[in-house]
Amino acid sequence: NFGTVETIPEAFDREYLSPVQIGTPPQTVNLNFDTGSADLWVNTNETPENQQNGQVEYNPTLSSTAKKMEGATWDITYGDGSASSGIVYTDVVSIGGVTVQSQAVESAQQVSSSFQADAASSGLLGLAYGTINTVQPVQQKTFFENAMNDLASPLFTVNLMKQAAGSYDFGYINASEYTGEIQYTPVDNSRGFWGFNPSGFQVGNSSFNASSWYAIADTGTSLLLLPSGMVDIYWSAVSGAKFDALQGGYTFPCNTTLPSFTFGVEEYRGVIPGHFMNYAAITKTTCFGGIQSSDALGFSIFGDVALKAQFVVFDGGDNTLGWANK
Ligand SMILES: N[C@H]1[C@H](O)[C@@H](Sc2ccccc2)[C@@H]2OC[C@H]1O2
Repeated sequence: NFGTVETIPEAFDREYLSPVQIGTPPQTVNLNFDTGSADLWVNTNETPENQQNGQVEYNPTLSSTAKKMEGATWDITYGDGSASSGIVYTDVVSIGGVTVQSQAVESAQQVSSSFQADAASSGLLGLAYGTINTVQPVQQKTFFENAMNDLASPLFTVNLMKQAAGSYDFGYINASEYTGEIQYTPVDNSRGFWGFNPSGFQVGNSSFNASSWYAIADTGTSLLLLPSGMVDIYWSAVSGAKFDALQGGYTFPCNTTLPSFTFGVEEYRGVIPGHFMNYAAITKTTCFGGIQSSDALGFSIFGDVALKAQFVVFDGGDNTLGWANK
């Protein structure tokens, strides 16, 4: 069993949305696949109207296979401070032809302002480890964990693109989606994330700085968040770049040519083209950088700025991450 689903970037590649079928007959909602969390939650008929902005809803009362999980609740707060909570159903969930007969589908009875404003997204589909799922009293598994044993291979792959359609593939590796060899490295899942140890970094064509630290691969984070020492070195190579406390990070003159950023995974070198580090224009002339400090978080995050330059294998069989250029 295997399948593939498209994933479409929103403005600035700030998030990527993929169609998911829930219930019988199937109701399609576009969800933000998030390797940094483990709850599948969705706007429903139970989400207050004043907390919505036209989002497509899943309505369990219209699904013959929906079952309320009596007494179950969920409540999640994300790294950026956004939050949501509610009650839980089980229903049939299909992604790209891969079907889980009884998946915990968390109905949002409360969503915070950034979710309320995000009209295109009906919720999140967690792809981190179920050890950080927030359902109580009985913690629930993710779609991938429920599907894994029936997949041809116990893995999914992520192929995000800059301002173009990419894909999530479940159960197989599509050799046409990457170049060269895939470099596998062990995952540290002790915090429920797809954690790994990059081996260093390089700015443009300068020398490689060997260094080992902890980072997570998080499709739900827009930027590449790294220790400030590395971030300072990158932006010191960009004329006119400065840390702007008001904007909350490094900005630079939009007409500046940006150097590439290369990260190491063991001997592998992942290359992020310079223009990927231009996240968004703040004014006509000032742009906001795609590489910013992770110091306030306490750990590094390889978010979409990095992931959209790579083909990444999330292997739940041997708990490894595979990296390749494309
Ligand atoms: N794993 C990430 C998660 O997907 C988002 S939740 C989110 C909030 C608003 C809009 C879209 C998504 C949040 O930022 C980083 C971390 O927490």
